[in-house]
Amino acid sequence: MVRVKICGITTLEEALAAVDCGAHALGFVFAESPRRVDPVQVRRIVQKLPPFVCKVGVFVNARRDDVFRLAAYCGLDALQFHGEEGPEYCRGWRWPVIKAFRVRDRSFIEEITRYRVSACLLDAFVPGRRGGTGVSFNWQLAREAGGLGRIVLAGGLSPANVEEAIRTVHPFAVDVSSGVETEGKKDPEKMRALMAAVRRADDGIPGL
Ligand SMILES: O=C(O)c1ccccc1N[C@@H]1O[C@H](COP(=O)(O)O)[C@@H](O)[C@H]1O
Repeated sequence: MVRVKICGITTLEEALAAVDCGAHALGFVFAESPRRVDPVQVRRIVQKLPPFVCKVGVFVNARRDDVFRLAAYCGLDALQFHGEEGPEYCRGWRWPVIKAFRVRDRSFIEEITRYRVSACLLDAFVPGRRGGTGVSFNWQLAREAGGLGRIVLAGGLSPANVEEAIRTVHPFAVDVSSGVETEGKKDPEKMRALMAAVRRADDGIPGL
């Protein structure tokens, strides 16, 4: 099954609702964002989660020692680097690393080959924004990255478009933030609809 990460979790209520909907991973943003969450809050949430849920920290150009300290303190399982972190920065971590690339054209494909990471996340390029934009990009470009390792598809995904996105790109995982929110908060109905759409795409069942 295509794995699903719900990103931008800020409360225990949102976290448990995402887990109840079947999300495989939860994302906590430690960078400039309306979804930025305090490390103490993340630690409290993580300590109350059931087993078998991957906790991902999202960072943008952070100091390595800060990332290490926060990941250990919060009890994270994986690191997502969503800035201009280079191949060297992404090496030598004790956690799996997801490196995000903001896709404008095919040049990201050569860039991906320079990294040795657990997965490459493909997000839309929006000038002046790092992520969480709710904007999608040309999934045909993402499809061309098939065979270059695990691809996490992100950027403007929602219950309405995720089936087509999965059938086009065949990603290892999808990562959704804006598309399952209502007025800036995670919406359980939208998360349930997203998971149902992902299952339909996985089962090859045409949109109902
Ligand atoms: O969610 C954020 O606010 C955010 C801020 C800074 C860097 C990354 C962020 N989230 C990541 O952005 C993408 C796509 O989000 P969306 O679904 O288009 O809203 C996703 O990978 C999030 O992990």
